[in-house]
Parts: sequence; structure tokens; C-alpha cells
Amino acid sequence: MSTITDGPAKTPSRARVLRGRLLCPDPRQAKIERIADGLLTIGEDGRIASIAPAPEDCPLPQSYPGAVILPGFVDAHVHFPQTRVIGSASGPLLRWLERTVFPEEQRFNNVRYAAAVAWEFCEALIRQGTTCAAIYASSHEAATDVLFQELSRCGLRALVGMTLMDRGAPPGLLVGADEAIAGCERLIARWHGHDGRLGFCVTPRFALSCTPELLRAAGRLAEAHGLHVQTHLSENTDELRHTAAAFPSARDYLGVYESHGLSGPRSLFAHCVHLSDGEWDRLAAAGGAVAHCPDSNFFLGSGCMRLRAATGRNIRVGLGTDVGAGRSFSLRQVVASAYDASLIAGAPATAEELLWLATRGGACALGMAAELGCLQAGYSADLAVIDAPEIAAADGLFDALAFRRDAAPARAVFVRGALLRGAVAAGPEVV
Ligand SMILES: O=c1[nH]c(=O)c2nc[nH]c2[nH]1
Repeated sequence: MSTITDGPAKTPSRARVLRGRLLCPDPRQAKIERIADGLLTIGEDGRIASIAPAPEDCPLPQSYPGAVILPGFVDAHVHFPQTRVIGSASGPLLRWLERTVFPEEQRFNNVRYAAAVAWEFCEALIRQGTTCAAIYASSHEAATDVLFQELSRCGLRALVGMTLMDRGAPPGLLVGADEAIAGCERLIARWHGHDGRLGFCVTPRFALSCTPELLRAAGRLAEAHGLHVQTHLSENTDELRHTAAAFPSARDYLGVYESHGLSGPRSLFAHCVHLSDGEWDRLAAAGGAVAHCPDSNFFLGSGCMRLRAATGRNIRVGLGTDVGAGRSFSLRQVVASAYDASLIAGAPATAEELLWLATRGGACALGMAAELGCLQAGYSADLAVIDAPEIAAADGLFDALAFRRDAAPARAVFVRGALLRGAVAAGPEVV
């Protein structure tokens, strides 16, 4: 199995200590421990060297007064070529794809356009405190390559796929199976494992945009390289009807992916709004993960995913902005939408649980559990520093972080200890 292991950073970051309010997600359960005044030491290798309460006579000033320090957000589902069409209210899903998404994604056959948007996209992620994302590029090899270049330059961590489509869209977006797989092979050779931060993810858009030949080839490609797979599953009722007609021998929507070698422990399924109990059971048995995208589901009128259907079966769940059907790059906005969705589904989640899903949950869903999502020695120092009111009660603080819609962008963002945004207050040297 191919994993993206975290080697030493190319540009080693200076070892440093951050002092502040720390939010430490539990590695296994959806709980977050608070350290009211803590010291977080980052080693030369970009990993957390230690976490400890600050001593009473600590000479170091608060690194970011008025903020909390937590693991960077993980966006489990986002579309790079939809950056400029966020908030286009042309849904539901299939009409939105036809009217808004496919015309915009065709523009990515122009590499200069793709490069300009790649910069905007990465900036938008970093601004919101996102340090890692599972990204759909367009169906163009060159545009996908340009996105990898920008991710390499800006320091983010990501899984990226060239979106595979050979039917059901304008000709300018369709790429036949042989050509698409050859393009993926070149991208894998160039980028998979790059700098220990970037990985290639096999990305058939959804069943309706792929022939059985392309789905089979995608399954073989993932198997051959031990790669993650990401795709959409059971988002909208019209989509379900068309999928059943296009794959008459499949037992249900998940069955389409199962029969083409695309369901397994490295599969990440977005949406999962209309899955039957039987499909949830099979997804759990296969060890697949889910990208929960409630803001997008509201905006396109797709419905509410039953979060408890996933967590009750110990299925790994991350949160996805699903830009551009999602209306924001902020995982905190998605946390708020996930809360609303949980109320509608009749099983309320807490802000603490949802913030855990936005950080540690996403790391687990993307297969990065050993590296990301915890503030503990040995984990990568991928951090978001977020303004937060001084609220003593844990629930009050989590609620404020999750539900105050006017929240400012992240004060600072680090990946592997390297600063991507913001500055650390100059304090006395303690290392
Ligand atoms: O929310 C979505 N965004 C997309 O781009 C897409 N493609 C297929 N299904 C989709 N759903």
C-alpha cells in the first residue's frame, strides 16, 4: 500500500515554542481536551516535540493573544475548478452541473487560467485555517499539474485527483479511458508523495460521468498503485434514478462502485445523503470513509446525510466544504451547517464533536491518522490559530468557535511547523 509519509521538511523550520490556549483532539473519540495556557514545542523536523501546561513563571508571552491553537482543518471534499462559481444558485445538482459547473470547468483547458485560479484556491484554503484537503481538479492533465505546482509552492498538504469523465458532459471535458489513465500515470510519477505532503487520488467524478470501462480502469489504477479513491455517492434523488438506469445490473448506487473495484478502505465517498441501511452496512464492512458536505447539500437541496448512520457504524467521517456547491472555504461554516443538518435528522451533534470531525476526523478519513489531527508529540505541526473569546466553559468556547458566523479568517496557519500565514509574536528565545 502506498502512503504519503512525512519526511523531513525540505526547508527545515526553526524549532520554536508557541504559548497559548491549546485545543487537543483525542486521537480516537470525538472529544477535545483544552489546555488553558500551554506550551507547544515544534521540532526541527516540523513535528510536535512536546505539549505541556506553561509553568507559572513562564517567560514566554502568549504567541497569539486572544486566539486558540488547534490542528489545521482538513477539507475532505473540495473542487478546485469551481473556485470562481461559488454561490451560483442554479441547482438542483444535475441542472447546476450543466448550467454552471461544466461551462466553468471547460475553461481549465487554458493553463494560464488554471494557474490564476490555483493561486486563489490555495490562498482561500489557507485563509480559513485549512492545512490539508482532498481535492478534485478538472479533467485536464495540465490544469491538474498546475494545481500540484501551486500546492507544492504554497506549502499545503493535499490529496489531488484529475477528475475522470468520459460521458455525460460537454466534449471539451471528456477524456477517453486510455488517455485519462495515461495522464494519471504521468501525474502519479511526478507528484505522488512529493515532499511528503502531496498525493494523487484516483477521482472518477461520479457514476453518471463514467462508462463502465473508465470505472474499471480507475479501479485497476488505484489497485496497482495502492492509491486513495474519491467520488460522489448518492447525493440527489434524480441522480439516483439516472444512475440506476445507466447501470441496470447494479444492486444499488454503492454497488456500481463495488463492482468496479472502487469501494474499499482507501475510498472516500462524498455526500451519502440517500444511502439505504444496507449500503451503509456494506460501506462500513468495506472500511470506506465519508466526506459529509452539509452546506452543499442545503444549497443544492439534496437533503440531509444521517451522520449517525455513519458514526454509529464506526465509519470514518470528515467534513467537506464542497466548494463550489458549498458556499464557503471555511470548515467552521461547514461545522455550523452540519449542526443544522443533525437537528433536521433528529440526532443533534455537539460543536465539540463537529470540530473534531473538521480536524481529526478529516485526518482519519483521508488515511492520515498517524500524522495529523492531534496536538501530541510525534504528530505533524499542522496548526490553525483562530481568534476565540475568553470563555471558561468548554461548551461555550466550542459553540463560539463553531457557530459565530462573523468569525475572522485564521490568524496564523502552519504546515509541518512552517508558517503559511500570519506571524508569531517575538518573545524571548526559549529554545
Ligand atoms: O456537489 C457536487 N459537485 C460536483 O462537482 C459533482 N459532480 C458530480 N456530483 C457532484 N456533486
